[in-house]
Amino acid sequence: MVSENKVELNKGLRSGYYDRTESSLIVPKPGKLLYRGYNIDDLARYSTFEETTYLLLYGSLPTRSQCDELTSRLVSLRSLPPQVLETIATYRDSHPMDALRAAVSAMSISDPDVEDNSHEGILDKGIRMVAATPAMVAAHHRIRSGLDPIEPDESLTHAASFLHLLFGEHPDPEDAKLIDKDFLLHAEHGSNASTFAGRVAASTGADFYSAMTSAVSVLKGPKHGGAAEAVIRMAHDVGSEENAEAYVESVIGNRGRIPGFGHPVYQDIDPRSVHLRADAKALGERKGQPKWFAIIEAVANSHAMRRRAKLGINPNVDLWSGAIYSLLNIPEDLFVPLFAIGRIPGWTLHLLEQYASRDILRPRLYYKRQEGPGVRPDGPAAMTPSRELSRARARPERDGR
Ligand SMILES: CC(=O)SCCNC(=O)CCNC(=O)[C@H](O)C(C)(C)COP(=O)(O)OP(=O)(O)OC[C@H]1O[C@@H](n2cnc3c(N)ncnc32)[C@H](O)[C@@H]1OP(=O)(O)O
Ligand SMILES: O=C([O-])CC(=O)C(=O)O
Repeated sequence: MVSENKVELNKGLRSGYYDRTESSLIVPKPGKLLYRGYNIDDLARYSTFEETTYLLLYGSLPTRSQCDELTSRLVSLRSLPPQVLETIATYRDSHPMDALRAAVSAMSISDPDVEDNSHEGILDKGIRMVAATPAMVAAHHRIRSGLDPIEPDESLTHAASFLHLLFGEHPDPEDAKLIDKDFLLHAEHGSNASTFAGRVAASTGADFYSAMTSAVSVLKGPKHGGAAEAVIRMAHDVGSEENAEAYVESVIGNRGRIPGFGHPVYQDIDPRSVHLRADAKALGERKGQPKWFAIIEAVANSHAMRRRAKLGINPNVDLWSGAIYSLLNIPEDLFVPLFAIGRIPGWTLHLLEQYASRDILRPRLYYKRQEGPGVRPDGPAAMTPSRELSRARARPERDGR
């Protein structure tokens, strides 16, 4: 809490809890993450994206037949409705995240029950969205590259299908496994900025597509989902391990931020980054391209970042995912959309919780300006309310409640 004129400000809404959740537990230090009671380390090692989606949506890990059933539903919903494909084509020259935002919104056109915010209704819509987003991202990339979107192959897993839809070839199973784990590690993370945005929309009773579109929009920012893209751009700028120290010093000297470090909740290493670091290292070696790993590792080992690590500024989930995507030849501007594909189950779970709540999310802002003379009943005669109001209308609004 920050005190301003004796008013306690909860700056950035960072302290306290606004509700209860059964989604995930995030322990700031030592960094630990549980999805619905399951440690992310176990899920990363032994689970799959499909299984983890079931866990997030239904609250327990599935039996074999439950997982098969969800998987077949996801497979059957992979093809995009024509209106969504048309929307994507109109966004051909836009950032893939803009196209994804529009495509997510356009999914409402083919839903006869847009306003159905019941538990079952949101589950159905969420599953539909999980299934469709990889095809949206892949279709936009193919259209902007002058290629036709391709039909999904029903035999492939969610992650393998994404790579197939993107590149038009069946992926190396090892590559597909890495993307599967990457999606799983991005699937859920409490009330982060994009999830909160989705929850705010849901709290007003707006429909699922409006809430999902809000979440996707907010993920785009470089302080949130956009960091993986920024990391790889930084790696290009650094160029070689030897330059890392000077590069970090110059950014920090200008009070800049090194992307992929720091987190609104963790005061320790983000547990997801441990898995992604190991994957980025192994993948670089397997592909004969250890360069990205070496550069990013040199940034993390620079004096300035080691000093920050002592203050709780550590690698986050975005530090290594960009290196993995680059090594898999995924274009940089698809990094945030990949994060979004992974996060759909988590967003859906939070929307389920929010629609079940009666509370509208409506935090207040402290109004900083003094009361104007025109609105004081005892104000000078010259400052009648109507005069003051017409002056105020001529001024742009600055603060609000
Ligand atoms: C999936 C996700 O959304 S994870 C986050 C992804 N985002 C990034 O990786 C972008 C880079 N990181 C950041 O911008 C920030 O660390 C955030 C936004 C993630 C978290 O911010 P906060 O917890 O509010 O930290 P805050 O901004 O208060 O920083 C406190 C101090 O830590 C230091 N610091 C925090 N992050 C960094 C960083 N990435 N690089 C260098 N120094 C940093 C700064 O010295 C800062 O002090 P200053 O404001 O006087 O310069
Ligand atoms: O939790 C946050 O603030 C950021 C986020 O989405 C994540 O780390 O996955």
